[in-house]
Amino acid sequence: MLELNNPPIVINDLRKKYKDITALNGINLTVNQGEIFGFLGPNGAGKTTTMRILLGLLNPTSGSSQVFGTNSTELDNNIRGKIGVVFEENNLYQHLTGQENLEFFASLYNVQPEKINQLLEFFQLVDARDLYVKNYSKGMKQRLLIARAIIADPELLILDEPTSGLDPASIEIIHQAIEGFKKENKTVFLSSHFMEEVERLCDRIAFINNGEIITITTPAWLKSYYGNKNIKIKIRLNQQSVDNLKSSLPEEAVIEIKNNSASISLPLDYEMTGNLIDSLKSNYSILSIQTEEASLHQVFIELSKENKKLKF
Ligand SMILES: Nc1ncnc2c1ncn2[C@@H]1O[C@H](COP(=O)(O)OP(=O)(O)OP(=O)(O)O)[C@@H](O)[C@H]1O
Repeated sequence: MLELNNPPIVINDLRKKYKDITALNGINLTVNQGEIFGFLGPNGAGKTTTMRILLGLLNPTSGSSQVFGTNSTELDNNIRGKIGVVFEENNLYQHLTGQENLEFFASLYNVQPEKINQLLEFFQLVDARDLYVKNYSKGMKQRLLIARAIIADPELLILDEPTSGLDPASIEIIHQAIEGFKKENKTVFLSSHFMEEVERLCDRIAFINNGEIITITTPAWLKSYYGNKNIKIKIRLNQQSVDNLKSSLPEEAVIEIKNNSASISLPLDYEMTGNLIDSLKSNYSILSIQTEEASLHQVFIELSKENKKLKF
């Protein structure tokens, strides 16, 4: 029976082996009602495997997962109806229009026709409602997929990289949809490769690597720990000054030379940055000084290198 008082997702010591590949090596996590939980990690870390097991599409080798208190291997239609899912592969009906795709899904769940209009409007698909989906752009298809995932008013959304490879306008609409969903105290479990997305949307995040959770934390922690990693100083350069410049820089500096300029990147906590800027100022003209953030990819690498487990 559907019991919404139970946490939307509980995962206990979940393990999955594909022959000799260990995809999941004992993961544990709980996702609470009303939170947007980000599931992050490099390619092949085990994210999709976890999501498939959660939905009962794949059996674990050992351990368990529950959705609203029911084991994933025993999900009935009642619970499935409370979960909206968008996976990477697009399973829309290509030879139906956008509206017909939504109508078909709506008919399975007794959804009022008015809801279809609202969704087409929200996802900016009104003008494309009568076009065959095969003629939609990637962004339009993804917006339609998210509309379809929330049409039956689910309590939990599971999204596998919902904005990967999309145009900025589609990304913005999808982010607004996810935020609106959370405002209704509903729950989202999403995987993502984008730092900005994670920062904007997620309350908590788990990092998974090689089938193990390295840390469960908040985007704010991530930002303070890994954000603003480097200071980048751009100077004007002439051919004669290249060698002089290289010999005057500390070994921590990474230098990139392009045409008549050089960009020098240093770790933000490098103690001598002030002295270096003064010395550069007296020999070159400084074009800009900026801080740059670590990419999520850099964060993956650094977190994966850290052998200790940082649990919160
Ligand atoms: N059907 C399968 N048969 C064999 N190995 C598989 C299968 N599915 C996944 N794997 C392997 O299991 C590991 C975890 O894969 P998974 O797809 O869960 O990772 P992921 O984190 O979702 O990666 P991505 O970000 O690329 O989607 C990888 O080593 C992958 O090659």
